[in-house]
Amino acid sequence: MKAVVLGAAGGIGQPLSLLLKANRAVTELALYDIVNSPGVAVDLSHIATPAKVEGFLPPDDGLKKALTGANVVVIPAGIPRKPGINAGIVRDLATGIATTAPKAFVLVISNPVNSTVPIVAEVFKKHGVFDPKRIFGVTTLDVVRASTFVSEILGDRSLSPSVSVPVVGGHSGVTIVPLLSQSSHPLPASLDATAIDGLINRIQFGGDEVVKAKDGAGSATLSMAYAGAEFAGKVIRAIKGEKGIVTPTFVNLASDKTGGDALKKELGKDLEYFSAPVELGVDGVAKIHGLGKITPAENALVQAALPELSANIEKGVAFVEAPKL
Ligand SMILES: NC(=O)C1=CN([C@@H]2O[C@H](COP(=O)(O)OP(=O)(O)OC[C@H]3O[C@@H](n4cnc5c(N)ncnc54)[C@H](O)[C@@H]3O)[C@@H](O)[C@H]2O)C=CC1
Ligand SMILES: O=C([O-])CC(=O)C(=O)O
Repeated sequence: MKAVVLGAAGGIGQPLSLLLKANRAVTELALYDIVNSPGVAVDLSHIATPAKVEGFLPPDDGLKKALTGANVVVIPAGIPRKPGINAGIVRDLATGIATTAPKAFVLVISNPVNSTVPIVAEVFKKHGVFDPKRIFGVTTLDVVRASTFVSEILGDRSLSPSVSVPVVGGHSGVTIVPLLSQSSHPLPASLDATAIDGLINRIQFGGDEVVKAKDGAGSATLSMAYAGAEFAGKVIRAIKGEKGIVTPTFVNLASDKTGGDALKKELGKDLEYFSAPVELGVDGVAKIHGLGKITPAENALVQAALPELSANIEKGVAFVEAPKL
């Protein structure tokens, strides 16, 4: 099981690489960045877990060497809150994956996820290797935040690992839609509408909370690394044959066989991508679940997300044709 991190020396990349090194199912870990990746790799290589770790830089075909034989490629490369720059970075890295490891599962962390996932897909289409079942936008941090914040409202943080709230839509502001009515742990009946709105807002704009607290020193890195490792861990378990793993992720709805068409009908819009609870399998997306039973207020949030989501997706698709984001 070879995992590759592209952008491995960054704020997310380093702790994410650490967590992947700690995952005993990983036997090879390749770290690629434009700076510092060999040092990060040697450091991690002293940890007594199975993965063989190697670091690569751009010279001497470093990207190609890192990607050769990859099963899972995680992309946290880029600059926080610089969508235009990230679009170009992700496009170039996707070109490397399409030519060297077209069958790998691609997990996109780089923002804006609502646009960078379509960018990867368009690059893969250009190279004739697009498979809608293998490209994933990582929205797990929204799910992790929802678990944490709900447990805080329930007054018991020890519940947080077992609190499960589906978060659907996309990964930015109003496109993030937590389905609190489906929380594994129901909210207290005494919670009024203002408090619920506050909770939804905190989940939607959790990224801003971190950016503000870091005061110029970037955005969420450690919580994102945790979330990225959680998601990658699930994908790895699915590749190894475990069944029944369902988790929200931003995916292409092209494939009718996986339930994409049914979800589009439910949304009432012919959207190309959406984050929904997805069952993972050996070939990637096994089934895209529908929204299930949602409240009228949640339906209003879903509908409010669609215009921005659709514009973000179109921007990503257009970027591959004419680079501008
Ligand atoms: N999906 C999500 O929930 C979240 C996504 N993000 C996004 O993740 C990305 C990374 O964030 P941070 O780690 O905080 O940034 P960072 O600036 O600390 O690290 C980014 C790394 O990418 C590397 N890099 C730049 N260009 C590259 C290229 N062409 N090839 C390979 N590596 C390259 C840099 O050298 C750096 O080491 C940003 O786009 C950020 O917005 C951040 C938090 C949550
Ligand atoms: O807000 C940001 O820039 C980073 C991010 O995606 C998040 O923390 O969810």
